[in-house]
Order: sequence, then structure tokens, then C-alpha cells
Amino acid sequence: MGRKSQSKQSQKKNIGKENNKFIQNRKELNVLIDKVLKLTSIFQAACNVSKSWEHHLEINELLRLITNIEIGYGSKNKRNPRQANIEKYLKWLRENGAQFDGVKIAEFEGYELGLKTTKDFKEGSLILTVPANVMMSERNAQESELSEFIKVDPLLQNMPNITLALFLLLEKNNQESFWKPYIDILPEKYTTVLYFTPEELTALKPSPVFESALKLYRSIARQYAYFSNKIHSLDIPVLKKLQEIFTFDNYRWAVSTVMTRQNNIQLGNSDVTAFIPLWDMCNHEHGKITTDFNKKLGRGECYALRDFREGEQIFIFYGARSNADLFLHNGFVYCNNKYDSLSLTLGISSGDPLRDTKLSVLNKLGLAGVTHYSLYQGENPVSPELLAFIRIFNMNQEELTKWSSIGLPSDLVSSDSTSSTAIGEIIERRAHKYLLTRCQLIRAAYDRESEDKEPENIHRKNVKLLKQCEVQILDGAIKYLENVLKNLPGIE
Ligand SMILES: C[S@@+](CC[C@H](N)C(=O)[O-])C[C@H]1O[C@@H](n2cnc3c(N)ncnc32)[C@H](O)[C@@H]1O
Repeated sequence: MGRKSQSKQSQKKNIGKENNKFIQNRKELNVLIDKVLKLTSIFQAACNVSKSWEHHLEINELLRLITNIEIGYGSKNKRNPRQANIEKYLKWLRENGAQFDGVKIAEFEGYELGLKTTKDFKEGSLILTVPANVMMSERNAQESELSEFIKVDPLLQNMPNITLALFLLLEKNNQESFWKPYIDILPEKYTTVLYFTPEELTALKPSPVFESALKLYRSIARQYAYFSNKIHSLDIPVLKKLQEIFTFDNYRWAVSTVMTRQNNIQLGNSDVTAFIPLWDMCNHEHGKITTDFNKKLGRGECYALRDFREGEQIFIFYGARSNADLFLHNGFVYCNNKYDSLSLTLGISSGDPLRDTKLSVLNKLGLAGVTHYSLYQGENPVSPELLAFIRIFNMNQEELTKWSSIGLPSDLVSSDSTSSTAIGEIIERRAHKYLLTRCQLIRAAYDRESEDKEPENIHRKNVKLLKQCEVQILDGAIKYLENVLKNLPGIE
């Protein structure tokens, strides 16, 4: 036997070995993925936090095993650091009609990349325009080879953000993609909870965001398992392409890209989920919404929300969002956030003898099914819904009978003095005292869980900031409630 045929044979052997390994890996993956699906479907929304945490640890362990196997999958193309791709990106934007004179991309400590002015901008002046053709939207996904899958998949038909995530993954793996310059400047990883270790997640306690983070993680793990199953079982050409790249790590990257960068724009008569290049390089600060889609000119426009001096960072306002929302969906916390709120879990216990009557009064106000109430940052921390809840929760049979007989008991959601008089000092005192005790108890839990040491990474830093903001809300509320009680007429 000659040398050539010998090496051909050993090549064949190696390919055979690789194939066997691949098949074996796939089998192992299928077993693990099935376990994730089962685990995430048996989970009941009504489970308590500690059960939810146990589930998380199990899901996390399965995903760790999955990731270990999947590590060899996916694109083998090594990426340049995103900073090295900025020039190409700006050239691509210019060639495709984006206008951004006086603006460049720069690094800012604590923000990664952002936009920097190279000249002064007056409040209200036009900073940049981005034509619709460079945006990547759910429409592009629907018009692509992914459409065959969308047509048969109910989840994709109802969740445009997931459609966009899958489309982004496909485009990321396509070296010829029109959006390659855009994809090449995206972050390699994110600070969303999908990248948190169990230890980092547990540091969230006693924040209500702990539970929301577990829920979000569980839901993305479930989506991953669901799509992985479909991708490897349905006979649709585009799914063959996804087979190579659909890993948990890639999916959490795509989902996090969507969560942190998606926008809604009006294309035609409908609202469309899209990435808007360049515009999505702007970081957030308080202000007003100054970004819009100009239907007539078919472009996104971004105006200055305040004066920006040459050399300053340009910010836009992402909208009135609480820190819980920013932390979960954008991976950062905004201190002194005037739209901040803390979610309180409240309900009428099944052992309460007045439960039905209380629920029927709550029902009149559309609150019977509500389980989370907001405590706001600032001078008026008690939301109207929370106020109604604490009043109703603290009524006796006689008081409930009176308020049940009123068609729409709107005084219960109002904090003005006439409503307070109508409700009466006795109920008001009981209600506010109850909420005060509740806030004090929650506040004490933050003291117990507090950590003095400096956070060692951005995840822990964000957790610490989030909890500090929540403590501020609680302290504000405690002060406010003590004041309300002090100023109520009558004796304690
Ligand atoms: C739309 S992108 C903005 C550009 C981003 N900085 C980048 O490097 O690609 C949104 C992300 O920017 C960061 N970000 C935005 N506003 C921020 C702020 N006020 N503080 C800290 N990070 C912020 C968060 O990581 C967020 O998920």
C-alpha cells in the first residue's frame, strides 16, 4: 500500500471518528435539552422563591453541561475587538446614507462605547439620521429564509423580539451579510442577568428583582431548549444553518443584544421591532424622548435632548423606566432615577375570613388579580393601586359592606384630602401603619443581606447599586408614612 492511500485512509478514519463524536455529543445534548424543557415546563408560577432558586440551580447545572459540549460548535471565525471595527462601520453607515456630522464613536468609562460630539449641538437640533435600509428589523427576518420557519412556529409568530434574535444569529454567521459592519461592532458579551453566575444572582437578595431575574433566566433557558429541539428535528433548510450556530451561549448573546438595543418603529401601518445602527450607540440619561422615525423621509432621527458641548458624550432618554427594568433588560442601573420604583408582593391570604369581600371590592377597581404593587421613589411613594390595596386590606366587615355598596369606590385610589376624609381616620391609620411595618421589615432584610466589600466586577457593582436605590425608596417611603401617621387627626 502506497503512502498516499495510507494517509487517505487515516483521513477517512479521522472524519469517521469526528462524526461518531458529533453523533455521540448530539445524543448527550438531546438528553440534557429534554431535561431543561421538562424542568422549565413543570415550574409553577406560584412557586415560592426558594423553590424557584432550587430550580435555577438545576437549570444552571444542565446549561453548564450543555455549554461544555457546545463549546466546539459555532463559528470558528475569530473576531477583532469591536473598537477595531469602528472605521469600517462608519464608512458603511455613510455609504448607506446615514448623516452624523459632528459625531464620532468613542469609549466612555462605565458605558463601553458611546457617541461623542466633535462640535456644539443646541438643544432640539438634529444630531443624526439613520435611513430605514440600514436598520435590521423583524420585517427583514420575515422576508428572509427564516420565513419558512416563522410560518410553522407559533412562538416566532407572536414574539418579534425572538424572531429578530434568530435572524441576528444567522446574519452573524453569514460573512456576506449586508449588516456585517454593524454586527462587528456589537459587544461580545453583556451585563444582563443571562451572564450572571448563581453567586452573583444570589447577591440580589432580598431585592424583588432576584425573583424576576430567575424568571427571565428560566424563560430564556426554555426558549433555548425549545428552539434547539425544533432546529434538530424539523426538515426546513434554514434550520440546517442554525444547527451549526444555535448554542446556549450564542442564544443568550442574541437575546441580550435584542434586549439592550431593540427599538420599536412605525413602518407602514405597523409597529416593528428593529435595530437602529448608530442611534443604538447612544447611552441613556434623564430627559425627554427626542428620537423618532420620520415616515416621510423613511429615516430615524435623533435630536439633542439638551445642549451638548464639543467633546461631550451624547445621551438619549430611553424612557421612564425603573431601575429594576433597566437592570433586567438593559444591564445597568441609573442612580437618582426619578422613575424608580420598588415592587411589593401583596395579596389577601387564603386564611383571611374576609377574603371574598375584600377581593370583591378590589375587583371593582380592577385590582383583584394584582399581586405586585409599586412603591415609588420621591415625595409620593405610594401608588394609587397600593393605596387602595392597603385601605381595603385593613377594613373590617362593616367597613367592607359600606364600600362594597358603592358602584365605583374611586375615593379608595385617591390620596387627596376629601377622599381621605371619606375613608376616615381609623382606616387611614390602620392602612398606613400596616404599610409602614411592612416597609420597615423589608428594609431590615436589606441590612441583613448587605455586603461591605467593594464589588469585584460590573455584575456585582450593578447589584449593589440596584439595592442601594431600593433602600433609598424604602427609606423615603418610611419617612413619608411616618409623616402621614403623624398628621392624621385624632389620637393613635
Ligand atoms: C443601546 S446600547 C448603548 C451603547 C453601548 N454603550 C455600547 O457600548 O454598545 C445600551 C447599553 O449601553 C449601556 N448603557 C446605556 N446607558 C447607560 C448608563 N446610563 N449607564 C451605564 N450603562 C449604560 C448598557 O450596557 C446598555 O445595555
